Amino acid sequence: MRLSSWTYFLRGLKYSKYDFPRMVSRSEPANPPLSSSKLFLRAAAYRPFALIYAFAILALLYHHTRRLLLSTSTSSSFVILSFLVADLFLAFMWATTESFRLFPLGRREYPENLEKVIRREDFPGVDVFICTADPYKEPPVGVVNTALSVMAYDYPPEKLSVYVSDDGGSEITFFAFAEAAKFARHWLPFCRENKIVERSPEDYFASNQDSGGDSRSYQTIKTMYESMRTKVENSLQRGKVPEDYYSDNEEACKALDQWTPAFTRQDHPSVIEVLLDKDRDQDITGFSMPNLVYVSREKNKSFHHHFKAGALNALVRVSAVMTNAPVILTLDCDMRSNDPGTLLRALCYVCEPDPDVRSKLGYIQFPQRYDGINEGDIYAGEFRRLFQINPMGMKDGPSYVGTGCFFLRRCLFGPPGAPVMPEIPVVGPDHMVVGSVRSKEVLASATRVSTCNYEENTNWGSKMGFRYGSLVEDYYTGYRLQCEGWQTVFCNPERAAFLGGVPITLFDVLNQQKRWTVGLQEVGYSKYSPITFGIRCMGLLMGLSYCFYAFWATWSVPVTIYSLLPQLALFSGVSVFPKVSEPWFALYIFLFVGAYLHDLSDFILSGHGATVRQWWNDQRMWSVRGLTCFLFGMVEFACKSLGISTQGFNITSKTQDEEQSKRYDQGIFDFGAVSPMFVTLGMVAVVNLISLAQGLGHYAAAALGKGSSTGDHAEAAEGLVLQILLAGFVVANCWPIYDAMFLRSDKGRLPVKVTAVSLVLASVLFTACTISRYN
Ligand SMILES: O=c1ccn([C@@H]2O[C@H](COP(=O)(O)OP(=O)(O)O[C@H]3O[C@H](CO)[C@@H](O)[C@H](O)[C@H]3O)[C@@H](O)[C@H]2O)c(=O)[nH]1
Ligand SMILES: [Mn+2]
Repeated sequence: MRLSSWTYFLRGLKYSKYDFPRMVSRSEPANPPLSSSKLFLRAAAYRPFALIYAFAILALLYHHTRRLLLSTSTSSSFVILSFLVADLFLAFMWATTESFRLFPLGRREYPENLEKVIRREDFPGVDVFICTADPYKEPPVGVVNTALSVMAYDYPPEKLSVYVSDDGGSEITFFAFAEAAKFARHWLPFCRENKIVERSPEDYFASNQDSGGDSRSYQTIKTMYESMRTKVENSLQRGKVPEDYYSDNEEACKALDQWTPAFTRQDHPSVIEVLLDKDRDQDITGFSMPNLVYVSREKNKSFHHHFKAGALNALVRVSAVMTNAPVILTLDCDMRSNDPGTLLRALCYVCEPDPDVRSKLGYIQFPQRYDGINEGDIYAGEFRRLFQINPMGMKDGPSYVGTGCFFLRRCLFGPPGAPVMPEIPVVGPDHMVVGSVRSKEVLASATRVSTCNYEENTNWGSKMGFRYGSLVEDYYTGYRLQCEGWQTVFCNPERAAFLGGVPITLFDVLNQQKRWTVGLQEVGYSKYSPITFGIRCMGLLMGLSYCFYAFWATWSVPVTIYSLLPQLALFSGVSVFPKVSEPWFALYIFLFVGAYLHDLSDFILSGHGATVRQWWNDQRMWSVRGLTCFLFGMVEFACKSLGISTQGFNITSKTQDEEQSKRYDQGIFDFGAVSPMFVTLGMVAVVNLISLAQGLGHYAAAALGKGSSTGDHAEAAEGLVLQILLAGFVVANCWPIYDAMFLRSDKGRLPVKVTAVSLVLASVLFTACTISRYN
């Protein structure tokens, strides 16, 4: 089948239902299934529990309101009102979380049936986009590994094209790819012949110290890889590619001439270089190879480049001009393939036999999964709720998470029934590519569509392509596509399809998530907010699912209130929660334990080796985020909205400092740098510890009948139990923080400056409490 007929086929526009069997050609009595899905059994338990829990929340809100109306003093009104506010936020977040729990869907694919339904030669073309933006934070060798791992997919190579977007405009990244193109000629046949599963060389050599079979070819290829890596790393160290490294490669020589002295990262013309051409290049065994294209879009300081979304849109256009495959895979530079069969798995959905379903399919999202995570996953880097638990619960399919996602190109051009035509037809999904990727006209056209003023007065970023306006372009794009009516699929095979790396210091972790919260709020408080526009377009459940993320940062409001207010009251011996003998006490216990056990069950049921210890660390990180990146993310968003600051896309570092790696592997918290975010964290830790000690003192005194002026001592003690439990829970969670503040002396400890400021702030709070008590 020709490429153009594929676009029609996938769009389901020109072909009617009856054309499909003709196209699938093999006339078996009934086509075997390509995929199946079923509702998880857990829904049967989750739904009634949701109902009960909803009533419990209403009861609590009633309790607060009644107390507020009966309250006689300003201070008690203030306390009750704070709890009411906190619990309203929690209730809202609970409702959004429930939207993921009512329809949890499990899916299976049958790639083994694929060739019974569609001939291999009829497989669609696939364009892979890999983004990188900074050779020092994202080492080019890592990017090359990602590219090689997908070039070696089990897929007809002539149908595969890999495009690398280099927003760093780095000659070293370019050089790394020029070298990778040479290495690929050996690597691809090596993988094929030895049926290798880890097709990123770095992963392969790390896990296979010796090959099972032909060890001579193993040694040769390893030496070859290492020589490439050394060259690239040396270049990085020198900040330039030494001439003798490429003097024997005429093409690379010519291409590198484009990096003139005037060429800077923020200011340079487009560079588009075809490093492998499927029509021309063959591997050492004479097999054809996928296309490999290096793209660094034009940059100019007077234009906004829209970060990754801008880079992806440039690739959408460049690839349209060069190959225009109907399927696009987007990958971050560190997300390499971990399973050569992934593309076939995705095809099980792309080739869905039902044309009605097929014509609405927007993308197939694989979860972000990681390797190199330490045993207990101390920073909750796996993000199970975000990447594994929630996506399978979204009724119309998962949101887009930026990487590991197969798009149907058509979905980037307007709603299913109403395509939006691009300003020039050659960048549209229907364009028929004629000529080779290296032809002069094609290259000229590709250069033109990657200039920085190209998008002026067009629909790119608003109605077409990846959407602009949020630092989390992935969330926002998926959201807008689903609002347009595109359905999506979550594909979560047992063996991870892709593996990435996680940040290994708390500073990096929190900064990354602060960027996310700023980006999410940009959507949450825009005219496309999920709470209004989203619910209108997608219905209540899907709208709430998107609200969960958009208002993620507001979690910091209840967390801050509950980690300070009851504790400060406890310090002064004032009871703010119900006594043990009151029925409301049981309600509090039910709400708390119910929420945490439900979270635990979600976590463990998400499989892939989830442990209770990981869950414990995960729930700790939720509180940590509430007090740090969510809180500061809200402030930063407010500043950004008021025009006080401009927060950009701060790229997460993918390099590893040896000492930090060691600490991470040992599971020791590494704060990594001085940051105001750690001050709130340190302060809360100290306040809880001292309040707990003081509170236990009050409790003992009241229980023993000393020091209480109320007559009924036992009752006074009872009134403090919930506060003591809460402070105890926070203290248990803060253990690594005390360790980092007071006991450790290594470089990863909490900086002394931060500890000092936290202590000062905590004592200010305690002093204020004491003064207000004696007034
Ligand atoms: O101007 C830019 C900035 C970033 N990137 C690329 O975007 C990707 C993601 O950047 P990273 O620093 O790794 O951000 P993370 O927070 O780790 O990424 C998550 O969050 C991003 C949105 O904030 C999504 O784009 C990602 O897919 C998602 O994994 C990387 O490949 C970068 O090279 C660009 O191409 N151009
Ligand atoms: Mn990343």
